[in-house]
Amino acid sequence: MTVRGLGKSYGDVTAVAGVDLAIRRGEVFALLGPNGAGKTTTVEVLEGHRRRDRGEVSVLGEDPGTAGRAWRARIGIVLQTANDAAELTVRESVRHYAGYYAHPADVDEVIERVGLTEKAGARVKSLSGGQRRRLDVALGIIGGPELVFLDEPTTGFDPEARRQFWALIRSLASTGTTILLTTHYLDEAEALADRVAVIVGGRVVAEGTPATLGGRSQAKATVSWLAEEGPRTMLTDTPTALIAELSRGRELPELTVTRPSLEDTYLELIGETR
Ligand SMILES: Nc1ncnc2c1ncn2[C@@H]1O[C@H](COP(=O)(O)OP(=O)(O)OP(=O)(O)O)[C@@H](O)[C@H]1O
Repeated sequence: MTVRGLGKSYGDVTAVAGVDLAIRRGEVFALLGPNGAGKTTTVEVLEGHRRRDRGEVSVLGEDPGTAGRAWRARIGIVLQTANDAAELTVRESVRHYAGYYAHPADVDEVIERVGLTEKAGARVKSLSGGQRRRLDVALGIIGGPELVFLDEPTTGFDPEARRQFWALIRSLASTGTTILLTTHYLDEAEALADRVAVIVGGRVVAEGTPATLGGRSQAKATVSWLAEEGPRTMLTDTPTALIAELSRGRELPELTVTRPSLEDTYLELIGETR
């Protein structure tokens, strides 16, 4: 998937102001950015749901603005479940969506894959929030897509449900499905994404692996410990040498060595560019 110089305005509001992206097949790619940064608009253009004003876009080899049904069947969009399906059971709901595709995956296999086998006969309205999002994924992948779009997939999840959902996304990725994810959770991007891009004010301000984004892997380490005179903190490029020198074989009480978290790096990036 390649995006070059993508631009989109709504009246006077410039939502996307020249976005470039290159996402490889089989990659899990996360779009990060503050509210109103232009993530949803970008994703909607890639999904073929919104017209762009300018730029070149190629998704699975086609322009989403003009691609037809065959192309649409190759992508999966995980939407929030529509409420009107609440009376259907999980299986009925997945079967209904399968009917939209010429070559859908097996309904029960997909239900198994998202971990809802025990709930297959339950009505959609009886599912918990986390289970509903699993159903949303089932509906998004029933067509056997090569590329899946996930918009803020774990908002409102409890920590355990998030971990379980991450495992589901990883298993999807392990089958070679390309995944484009938007999220506000930096730990989610770190856990799932091969690469991330940070969008601020409609532009990509940084791109890279979660480990190296914004020079993170080269950032100085913070060494903290409790000295006799009180808590001490030092920034250093060589924490091992510093600790060896400080401790001289003694224990340093409350010693910690930290590097900027992805969240620290992200907050710095969006702060700088505003
Ligand atoms: N349909 C629309 N009509 C008018 N303005 C819009 C429309 N959709 C988005 N915008 C504006 O475009 C800008 C980018 O919005 P967008 O939804 O793409 O951002 P986002 O990064 O997805 O934000 P969030 O994290 O809050 O979902 C915002 O200023 C928003 O108010």
